Amino acid sequence: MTTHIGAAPGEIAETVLLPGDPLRAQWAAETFLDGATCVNRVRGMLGFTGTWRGHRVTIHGSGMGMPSLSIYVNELIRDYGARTLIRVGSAGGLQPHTGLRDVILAQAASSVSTPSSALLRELNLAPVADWGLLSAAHRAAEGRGTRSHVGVIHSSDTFYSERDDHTEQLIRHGVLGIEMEAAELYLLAARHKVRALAVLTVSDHVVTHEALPSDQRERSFADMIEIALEAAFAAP
Ligand SMILES: O=P(O)(O)O[C@H]1O[C@H](CO)[C@@H](O)[C@H]1O
Ligand SMILES: O=c1cc[nH]c(=O)[nH]1
Repeated sequence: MTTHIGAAPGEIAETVLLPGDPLRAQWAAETFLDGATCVNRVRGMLGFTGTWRGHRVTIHGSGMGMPSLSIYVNELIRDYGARTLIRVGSAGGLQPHTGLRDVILAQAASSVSTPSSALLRELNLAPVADWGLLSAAHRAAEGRGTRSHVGVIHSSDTFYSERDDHTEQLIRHGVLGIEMEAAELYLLAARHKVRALAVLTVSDHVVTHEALPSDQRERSFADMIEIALEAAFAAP
């Protein structure tokens, strides 16, 4: 048991999928895992452990934003021994070709700052995905015929940004989408020498303002979950 996770020792798997939304964690566990049991309810941040094709998996909410994700990922790695962490989140599309429901495999994640910025100070480390997970996720997406894009995303501290100049530069530099957690996940994974990836589904488009409703963001991103599971257990 940690400050924010009520699971007993051994109740968290080495492979953890991390949706921001705890109710997406519940839906994904009930839909894709066999024998899923709830292992955390502290603060309503639900976590479930079960098996997928015989492999133990935990699906645990991370909350919204990098400070929240940082709490859960630190405890999952340091106290529960998580070794493969895959964010499964929604993202705003930025490019004309990143349409609603497309999957983005985040090769790297830019940011203005993350919780690690206080530690890194003037160092501007590039937060990058684990190559094995990224390439396996790409193969899985291709195999399923999912419209997917591999490239850079942006992890923001704000959902309601008023910095249109930032958005313009992100689009100009080919950034595929915007979300709020991956950059810190990648930095924590590098620091603790574990594997991380963010698999995202485009839930809205920053330029066209098309958007999926919240119930679909919670319960309908099946491709993203299955791509993450296939990548986690793909042969190296
Ligand atoms: O759908 P999730 O995984 O929560 O991800 C995105 O959605 C939230 C904002 O609505 C932020 O957490 C953002 O990163
Ligand atoms: O952070 C996010 C997530 C989804 N859509 C956005 O526009 N931003």
